[in-house]
Amino acid sequence: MGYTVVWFKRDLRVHDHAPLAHAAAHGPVLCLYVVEPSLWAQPDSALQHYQFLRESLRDLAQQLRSCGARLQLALGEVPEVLARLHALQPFARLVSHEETGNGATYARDLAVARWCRRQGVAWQEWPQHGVVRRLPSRERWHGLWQAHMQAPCLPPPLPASLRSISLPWSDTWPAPETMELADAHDPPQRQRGGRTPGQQVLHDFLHMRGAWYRDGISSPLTAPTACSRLSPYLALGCLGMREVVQATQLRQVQLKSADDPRAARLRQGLAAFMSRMHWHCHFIQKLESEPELEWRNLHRGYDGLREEDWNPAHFDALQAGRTGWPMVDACVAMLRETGWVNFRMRAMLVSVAAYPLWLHWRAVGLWLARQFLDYEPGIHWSQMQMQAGTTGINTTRVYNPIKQAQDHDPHGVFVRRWLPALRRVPDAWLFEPWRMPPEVQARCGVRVGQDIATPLVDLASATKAAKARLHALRNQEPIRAAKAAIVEKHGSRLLRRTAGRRQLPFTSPQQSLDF
Ligand SMILES: Cc1cc2nc3c(=O)[nH]c(=O)nc-3n(C[C@H](O)[C@H](O)[C@H](O)COP(=O)(O)OP(=O)(O)OC[C@H]3O[C@@H](n4cnc5c(N)ncnc54)[C@H](O)[C@@H]3O)c2cc1C
Repeated sequence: MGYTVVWFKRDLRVHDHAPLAHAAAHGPVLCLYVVEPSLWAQPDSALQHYQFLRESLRDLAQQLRSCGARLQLALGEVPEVLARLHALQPFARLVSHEETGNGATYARDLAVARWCRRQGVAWQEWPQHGVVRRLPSRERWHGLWQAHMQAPCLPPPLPASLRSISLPWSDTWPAPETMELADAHDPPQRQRGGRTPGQQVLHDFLHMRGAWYRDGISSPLTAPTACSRLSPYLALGCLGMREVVQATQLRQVQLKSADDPRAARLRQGLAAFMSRMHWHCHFIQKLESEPELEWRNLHRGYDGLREEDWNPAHFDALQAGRTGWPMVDACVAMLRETGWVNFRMRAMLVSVAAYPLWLHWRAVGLWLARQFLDYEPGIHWSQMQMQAGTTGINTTRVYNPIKQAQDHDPHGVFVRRWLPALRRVPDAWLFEPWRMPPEVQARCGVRVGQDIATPLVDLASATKAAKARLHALRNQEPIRAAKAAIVEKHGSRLLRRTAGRRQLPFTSPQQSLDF
């Protein structure tokens, strides 16, 4: 019997799902998700991703059931699963979304393509969001993004409309212990997976929380509610990018007619949020166009800058949340508990790692990938390199953790929430508690070096030395000359065209960002 295999990857929904819609229009479908042991053994995988996936698959199974299909789960490497299925129950068509993932998913997709060619199976892929495969030039990128986002969303299949085929064998969900996960910790307060919670998060952001977005996204105190919190749902495709963009635009239109101050604030918040929708795809496009940026410097002139100086004690202290800088250690504690921190704090963590602690971005990035529930390789690795100063095209951004605490947590509410020892430290010593004289330590019952860590380096001098090393390279003529090609390949034309105007269209006044 002719049927199509719909391969679900990071697109766990039936709404605006082009491969599913296409397959359904051509006859029976086998809706397949493959749990791939080799991917879960990668150093960027963590238990929280595995559990979030499981929750999202349960939700997807429910959505498919209402359309008349059953989600089929297989365990194994995809080419082998497809070969086994094809041998037992031949099929001629495989459909899926394009995936811009890590090196392992890229290699797997190449293997699947080879297998399909050998077997005469037609594999058709659709773009998942505004990322363009085989993009010839960045010049046309923005127009293509707009065209994708403005095209109508595809409706889900009608109830009971799918003619569903089953796998000729049955696999059960493998226990996480069998998956060789690099991080076996599941943050107790992380977001739960699935389209249903994702829709709830979107709804209350568009109707209420978006009003706090512009003022609330930088401080780790306000960000958990002011930010949209859509990232894990976008990363796993529980919500489609296009549907989020269009729902936001619809809400912006509705708010235009309301003239109370809250509606105005919400409108401003949603405008700033829309800029992030562009950033999402803009950053993933970089990895799509240059997969090597996952593991090597975007600007090769920075090769060798930090590689030889790896300091395990610095890395251990960072991972353990024992750098001594309260804002940094509190963020690490929050990540362990929730799987999320806001953009500003992520940038600060990488800046501290890359400058005063002088750690190479790759190992730090793998650790953070496991800490972030929303790990999205394209955004993650582009941001890691940008914050570490190895893209060659971005301004050096160095976040001072003491200043970040003074600006965004002046009363120590955040650091005291996540670092209980600081609750006993007097306000006067909150930003630099390691400087407490012995008699103050004795009075408040907090021992520096034991209850709280002593910084591993002097922040000011270590940062100054790090910047000097980076800038010494940056100022060399061959390194300056090589920038042009990187800008040509990865830079945003939109910003280049608008440079010089007072307000750039896709940056919020609060948090402008180098592209
Ligand atoms: C070092 C570093 C690593 C990061 N790694 C990831 C990652 O693995 N996955 C991830 O989704 N985001 C990552 N970000 C970007 C950003 O911090 C998160 O998208 C954001 O904090 C997620 O929360 P939110 O959905 O509430 O964000 P919101 O501010 O509400 O933004 C909405 C969406 O826009 C996109 N977005 C927001 N900010 C950015 C940005 N700066 N660059 C690109 N896209 C953006 C995301 O898809 C996000 O979900 C990283 C940032 C840094 C500095």
